[in-house]
Amino acid sequence: MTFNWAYFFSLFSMNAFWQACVTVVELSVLSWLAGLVLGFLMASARLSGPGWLKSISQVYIWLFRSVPLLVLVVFVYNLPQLFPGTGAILGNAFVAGLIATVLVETAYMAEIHRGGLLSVAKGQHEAGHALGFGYVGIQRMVVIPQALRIALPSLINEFITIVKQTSLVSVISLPELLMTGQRLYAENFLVMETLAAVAVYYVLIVSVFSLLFQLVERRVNVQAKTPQTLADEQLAALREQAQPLALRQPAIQHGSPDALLMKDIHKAWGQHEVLKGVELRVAPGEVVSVIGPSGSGKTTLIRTINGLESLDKGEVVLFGEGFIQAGNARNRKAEQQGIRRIGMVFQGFNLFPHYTILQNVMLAQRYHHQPEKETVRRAQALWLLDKVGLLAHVDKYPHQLSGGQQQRVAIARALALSPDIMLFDEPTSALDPERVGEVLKVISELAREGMTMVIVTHEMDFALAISDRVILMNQGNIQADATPAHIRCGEHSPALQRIRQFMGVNAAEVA
Ligand SMILES: Nc1ncnc2c1ncn2[C@@H]1O[C@H](COP(=O)(O)OP(=O)(O)OP(=O)(O)O)[C@@H](O)[C@H]1O
Repeated sequence: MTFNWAYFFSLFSMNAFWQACVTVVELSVLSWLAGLVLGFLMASARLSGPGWLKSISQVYIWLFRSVPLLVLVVFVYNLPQLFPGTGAILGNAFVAGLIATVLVETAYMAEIHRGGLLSVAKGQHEAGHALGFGYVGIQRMVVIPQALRIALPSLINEFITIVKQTSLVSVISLPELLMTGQRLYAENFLVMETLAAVAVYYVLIVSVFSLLFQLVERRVNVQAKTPQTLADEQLAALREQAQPLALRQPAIQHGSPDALLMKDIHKAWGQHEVLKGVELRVAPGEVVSVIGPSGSGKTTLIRTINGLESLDKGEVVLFGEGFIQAGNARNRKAEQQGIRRIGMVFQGFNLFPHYTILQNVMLAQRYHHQPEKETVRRAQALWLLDKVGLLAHVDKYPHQLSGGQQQRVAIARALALSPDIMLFDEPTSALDPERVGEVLKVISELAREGMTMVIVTHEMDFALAISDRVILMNQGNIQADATPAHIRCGEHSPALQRIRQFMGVNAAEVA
């Protein structure tokens, strides 16, 4: 038996096959797009929906991943036998095939999306929260773009699987590629030649889409983007476009309310009481450093200030206005307004990796439309980047910067909404020793400019140099609260002794 090459090649000019290709592409693209969207909703419901929705999505995924597509296709196509009213829709083999494929793909893609969503670090959500973004804003600007990038290779793979699975729909006589071939070889018995041509058509479709997806992947892959440091002339030109952002100067008048007042703050993780009734006042323009042994509750305390941790008891008051109260139903609007007055810098930077550093700085301004004009937002962001010494790196992505540079971008980002208070949670702990100085310099400059700041730090010299007050925490309580002058002076009290001991202030320095 010989392979009939002439017949094989003739199949590529046959209209019926090209028509079948269109059917395969339409069915695949529609199933993939619908599965992509519905799968995302299903994954979101499973991860963060209310309990009943989680259960529904879990059952759905379990069920439709278990049922073979072939069975589902036949089942959906024959549903009109049970429900005659559905005949008008499901009697169409394309529609029945599409519905069955979407039902299965939604379940598969939900799991792919779930993997993507879970891979977005918690710090990314927290950075969005600290910039005053609502749930939808965090999802739209921070989580979904990253989750989709992570899931993209698997989602593309799923598309290829769908293309090949469309052959199963031939079982309900949809004239896709396999069905078209079957009809031909049933008449002429040239099975090998016909199936070889069918295979070539599939390879062709998959190849075209693989190329398209490669372009998409290349476009969204930030790791592959390598914008360079600006040359001096470019930098000078860009500096011309920068416009100062009026950073808030605290109005320090007699009788003006505290910038921050924390009343009887309690927080427990299970049985472990981490904060045991902390009371803290920070006056406008004051710099307060929080020090203490590991596990004493410093980070937990600072995270309760902007609602990153909920309170079990107590209240946070900003400039005399109630901001966060324990137990009350959360007033999200008031909370978000308060959060916008607070900038936060994290130990792990938490920059958004899919945006350039300029976009990182501008993101909060864009979200809050503050200021209104995009040109002004850009000009102010440029000024902030210049202020932290990074204007030359404006188009780079976070992965192209050193840790110290990333932390300085994080400071610029936190300043973009012109906050009244800045919170720093161990801003230099994740840095190489030689990078610590550049970050501390930026913070010191802010202190000189009168910014109200609460800084959790292990840098004792730095705390003594820039703080108005140093607070020692131990086992969830404030053990000592003293000015650097008091710490250095000869006065003796158990609290001062403890703080000196912890800070390693040499007894000889103390008169
Ligand atoms: N999400 C959490 N779940 C359970 N326990 C937690 C959680 N976060 C913090 N803790 C516990 O709370 C205690 C205080 O932690 P916290 O991070 O506030 O300490 P810290 O003083 O900042 O320590 P360090 O200087 O090491 O960062 C620790 O015992 C820690 O294990």
